[in-house]
Parts: sequence; structure tokens; C-alpha cells
Amino acid sequence: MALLTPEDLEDLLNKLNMNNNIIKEATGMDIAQICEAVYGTTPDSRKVGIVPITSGNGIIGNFSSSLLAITEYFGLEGFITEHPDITGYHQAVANGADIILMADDHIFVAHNLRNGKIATNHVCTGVIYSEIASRYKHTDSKDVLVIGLGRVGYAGASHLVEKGFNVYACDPNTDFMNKAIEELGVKAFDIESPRKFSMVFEATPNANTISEGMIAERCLVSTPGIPCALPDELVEKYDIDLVMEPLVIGVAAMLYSVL
Ligand SMILES: N[C@@H](CCCCNC(=O)[C@H]1CCC=N1)C(=O)O
Ligand SMILES: [Mg+2]
Repeated sequence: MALLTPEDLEDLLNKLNMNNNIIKEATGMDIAQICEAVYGTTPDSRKVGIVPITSGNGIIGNFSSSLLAITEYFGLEGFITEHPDITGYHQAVANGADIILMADDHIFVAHNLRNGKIATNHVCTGVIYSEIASRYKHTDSKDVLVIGLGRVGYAGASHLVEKGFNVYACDPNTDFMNKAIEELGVKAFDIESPRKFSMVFEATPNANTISEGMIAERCLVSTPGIPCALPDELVEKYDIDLVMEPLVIGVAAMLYSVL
């Protein structure tokens, strides 16, 4: 899985505000309203304990401080524990955390100690970015293109199928493709017989996965993926609303999903 870098996390809240304006323009709702619609929750007085974790590649600069900024942005109280790992976990509980946020290199969880709900970043990210794509207000189509069927893409495709959208998907990994066809009933998108989609959810760690044959002149592309899925020339040529942000939107969904 692609690990964030401290550079990915620079200027996070400015990037979020820019993306939130695009989301409002393209869907009629802001990210907090969409999270509320998806999870049926609203931020309350819950306290979030953020525990740095040193396993694997270790602590990522700006990661814990970004989680604190995100927690506060959505109206929750938060704190980062002084120590990492088990000592930090103990501190978080001792300091009255209702929700624990912590991540190793494979799983990033939000765990609400009061109601037992637990959420992962990869599922919540897939759900919320695919939800954003599906709410594009400048189309009456029910067709959505999902590019990438890894842990994030599969979660998004599953969410869209549950919501009754016509999901076309593509992934170079035939095992991932067959799994999604068998388990979700997605249709394989065939670049040889292109359809032009007005709603695209992309979740791959590769650049330029979106080509001209895939998108309508006016479309919404929603992706947590780094680097950008859209070639620059397409962004210039077409009227594309691009929602692309590396962490905040996924973490917001995690918090709303455990409240
Ligand atoms: N153990 C580190 C955090 C490691 C996070 C790795 N996971 C990612 O980079 C995923 C999560 C969202 C996007 N990629 C720390 O506590 O500082
Ligand atoms: Mg995100």
C-alpha cells in the first residue's frame, strides 16, 4: 500500500478547503453534509486520542498533527499522546479518549471505545470518494466508472453497487477484476469499447490512469489516489471537476462512521 509522505501532508487544510468548494459546486453539499448523509451521524463532544505508531516504516512526519487538525476541523476535541505505541494507547485511554485514531503501515483505524464501532481508512476512503463521485449534479446518468479494485477501489465499487448505480470497473489485476465481477456484479470496463462517463472514482497509486476515451466533456473525477489520475492536457481540454485530496476526506469519513 502506498504510504503517505510528510510532503503529501503539507498545506492540508488549504487543500481541503479548495476540494470542499469543488465538492459543494459539483454535488450541492459539502464534505460534512455528505458524511452525515452516508453515516447518519453528527460530530458531538467525543474526545479523540491520536496515538503515533512506530512499527514498520515508523512515524510519518506531520501525520499525527494532521489527524489532530482534521479532528478539530470537524468539531471534535482531540489530543496526541506524548508516547507512541502501547504506552501511548494507555495514555489515550487514561486521558479519557472516547475514540482512538492510530495507524501502522497496513491498517489505519478509528475505534470508538464507548459504542464499540471500529472503522478503517481504506474502507471509509473508498466509500466516501465513491459517494462524492455518485452525487455529481450535472448528470442524470446512473453509470459510474471505478478505476482500481484494490482495498480502496473495491470498497467504493461495493458501496456504489449497494446504492444501485451501474458500476463499470477496470483493474489490470485479473484476480481483482474477477472478484469484483463475481462478488459485486460490476461490469468490466473495456477500453476497446469506450463509454464516456460523467462520474469517475479512481483509486490507484499510478498516474494518468484516465484517458480521453473514458470521460464525458463535463465530468466529476473523485480520487484519493496519489499521483493524479488525470493527465494535465485532459484537465485543460475538458470541463472536469477534480476532487483529489490525500487524507482529510478519508479521515472525516472514519470519524463520522464511528460516532
Ligand atoms: N505509523 C505512522 C502512520 C503510518 C500511516 C501509513 N498509512 C498510510 O500512509 C495510508 C493511510 C492514509 C493513506 N495512506 C504514524 O503513526 O505516524
Ligand atoms: Mg482521503
